[in-house]
Amino acid sequence: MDTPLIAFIGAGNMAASIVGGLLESGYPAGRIRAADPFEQSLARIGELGPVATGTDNNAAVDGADVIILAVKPQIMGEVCQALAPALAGSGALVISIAAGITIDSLRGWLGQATPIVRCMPNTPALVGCGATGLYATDDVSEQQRAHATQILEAVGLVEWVGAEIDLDAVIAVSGSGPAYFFLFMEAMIEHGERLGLDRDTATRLAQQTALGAARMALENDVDVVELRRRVTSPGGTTQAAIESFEAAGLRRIVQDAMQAAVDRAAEMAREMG
Ligand SMILES: NC(=O)C1=CN([C@@H]2O[C@H](COP(=O)(O)OP(=O)(O)OC[C@H]3O[C@@H](n4cnc5c(N)ncnc54)[C@H](O)[C@@H]3O)[C@@H](O)[C@H]2O)C=CC1
Ligand SMILES: O=C(O)[C@@H]1CCC=N1
Repeated sequence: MDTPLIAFIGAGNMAASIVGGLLESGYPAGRIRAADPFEQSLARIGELGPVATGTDNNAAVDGADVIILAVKPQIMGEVCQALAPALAGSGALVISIAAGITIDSLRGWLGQATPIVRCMPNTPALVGCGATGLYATDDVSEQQRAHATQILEAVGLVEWVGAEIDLDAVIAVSGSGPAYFFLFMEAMIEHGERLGLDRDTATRLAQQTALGAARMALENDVDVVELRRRVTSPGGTTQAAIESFEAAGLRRIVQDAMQAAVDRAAEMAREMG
């Protein structure tokens, strides 16, 4: 695999996790740059390895093969417009990780001829267990797609989607998904306490159970329906709990929550376009 020169614009949490993953996977620090107006963000990136850091976005993208836009959605327009002259005609790949910023908006700010990969990572990238959905415009070359895969794979699983709209589904499943599991764990821990466990014990049991269930789902070639069936002894405690969930409409609750995430993604695209 070749080593494109990568420039991160915005060096916050997501950028730091990707830089950390790249360095851990053996990517040369000399092929990575990061720009951010906040010295604190740059210092944290600097602690990960000898990456070139600075406060000048234009200097960071000069000669770069891949530019990763890792600023908050609200300032993306301003940041892109300021970068447009430096990127014009460069052919460099632009990867945006911002939620709710469409390719149309990015092209409006950067120029119609910009090859763009829009992606939706998630925060488990911070621990190398991310899940990222990616979509490429038609003018992104095979080599550039391979670069995007290589970069995001440094922090976890990568799944390409065939249409930009699919990224809204990715947001609903994996982008926002970690928070659903955290909420579920929060509820389990709270009630574990009410049932008489101390908070630390309830927390450790819930954490390990989430990890164990995720690993079984990943490592078994049987699907989650069958895995659930195997825990559920007929007439036993799990059956009682599952019937309670179903009677309370858990599937509808999940469906409504995911639809709310999709609706909000569409709304954000309108607000920030
Ligand atoms: N946190 C999450 O769960 C996920 C976040 N994202 C996206 O990742 C992007 C970054 O999010 P985080 O890393 O969580 O945010 P963050 O706030 O940690 O990082 C953003 C960085 O941008 C810097 N910045 C501000 N103005 C700048 C400018 N003019 N030029 C260059 N850098 C500038 C800030 O100093 C900060 O270090 C966002 O667009 C967000 O939508 C995507 C998927 C999941
Ligand atoms: O909540 C959000 O808007 C972002 C996108 C996915 C995760 N965090």
